[in-house]
Amino acid sequence: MSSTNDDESSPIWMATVSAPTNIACIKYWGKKDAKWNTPTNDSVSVTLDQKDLRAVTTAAASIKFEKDRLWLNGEEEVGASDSKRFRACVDGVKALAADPSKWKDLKIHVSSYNTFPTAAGLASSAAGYAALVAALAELMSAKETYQGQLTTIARQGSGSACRSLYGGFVAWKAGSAEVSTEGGTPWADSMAVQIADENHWPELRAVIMVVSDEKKDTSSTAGMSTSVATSTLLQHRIAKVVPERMASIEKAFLEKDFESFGELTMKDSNQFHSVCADTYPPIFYMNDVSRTIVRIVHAYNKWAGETRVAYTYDAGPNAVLYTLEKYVVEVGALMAHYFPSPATATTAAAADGYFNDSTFANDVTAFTLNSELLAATNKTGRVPNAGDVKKIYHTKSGPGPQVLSNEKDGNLDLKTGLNTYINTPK
Ligand SMILES: Nc1ncnc2c1ncn2[C@@H]1O[C@H](COP(=O)(O)OP(=O)(O)OP(=O)(O)O)[C@@H](O)[C@H]1O
Ligand SMILES: C[C@@](O)(CCOP(=O)(O)OP(=O)(O)O)CC(=O)O
Repeated sequence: MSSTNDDESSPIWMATVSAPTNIACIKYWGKKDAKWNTPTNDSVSVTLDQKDLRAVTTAAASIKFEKDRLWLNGEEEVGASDSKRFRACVDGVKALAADPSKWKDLKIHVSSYNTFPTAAGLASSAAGYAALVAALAELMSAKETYQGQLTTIARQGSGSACRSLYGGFVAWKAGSAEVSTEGGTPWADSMAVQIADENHWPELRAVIMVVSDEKKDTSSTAGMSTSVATSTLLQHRIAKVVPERMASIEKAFLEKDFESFGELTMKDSNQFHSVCADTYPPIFYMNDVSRTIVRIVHAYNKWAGETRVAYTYDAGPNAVLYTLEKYVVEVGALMAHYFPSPATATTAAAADGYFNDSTFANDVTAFTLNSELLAATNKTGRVPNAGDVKKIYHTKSGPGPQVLSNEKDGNLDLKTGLNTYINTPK
């Protein structure tokens, strides 16, 4: 790699990478070892396409930098470079650098932005820490001493980030404290493993209903800690429920069995939110709009006589609906009927930005919903109301991190290594 600033006495080395979000079907909720950020149970997720939802991170190193610095969405996060999460990622990747002595004393500048709301339950920390680790690994030509080692570093940034280092369907195996690296780091096998790549099930689709893009009030880290301390349901989930579900959902995904995949995904989301309610004091992430979407999904599947769509909710009110290509326009039209665009207050509008994807918006707008389906879903009591949902993303599964160009896509000045990204909210 050549330096970006033609200054032989103090070169700047730089790399830019994008990374995807992922949405779990079997949820990670609970830490076994907070120091190493390892989970109480295995989890598995779908990595989403990076077209609309991605973190873009530029990492640079130079002798001319006085300290480590981090900019997020254009603003400097003062002190963030001292945080345990950031340090674990930087120091972890430095230890795997092809030439560790070259990087040891160099300070790091990082600038990252997300193309979607940050800290709103849309897995920004997953994309963000995966992009950080992938950018640092690219910068320093880091080499894993065993497959999955970089994911053990990313999980120390944010647990779910380890799954964003691979595309497709990805499990995070809880691992064991007894398994160490040669350097003596425990939990060496608490890592992400790709179950199937993004081309395995090309018909799978995700529809994301953004109910709120506000920052949530109970962080995942804080919520998990209270759940581990107080929820007896969580202990049952860890011991009995998750092991069976992991085996069943991996089989369902590999066999492209949507009926089983969808049912397991919905049941696991429901159990995760039941654990939150069983936490003392209880934690509520879903709201009335989230619950209405659940009712409509079940009424639709019942009318269809099969599972055509499955919901899942992370630590926030936003719904992620998994479905298949052959039903996705019907699902979009049904959702746009009950949750019309705030701008039009009528039905799905192609042009007002309610949908991320204009082709999908046009297809949804042109679709005529079956009158019996409407009669069946009307029984939920839902009356169409504009504004309850802020935005609808139509997407699918996609690959892991991608290396980009510093010149075209980067967020740091090639000559100074200072942030160039200015936040322009969508
Ligand atoms: N692109 C990024 N680069 C580095 N850090 C990021 C990035 N995006 C988010 N983060 C970190 O992750 C934090 C948000 O994580 P949090 O878990 O609260 O929300 P979320 O990931 O959007 O939601 P959830 O994990 O529940 O889906 C931010 O405050 C920031 O510290
Ligand atoms: C509900 C979840 O989205 C929780 C994600 O938690 P985080 O990975 O954000 O937590 P930390 O490790 O504390 O950073 C479920 C999941 O993604 O599996």
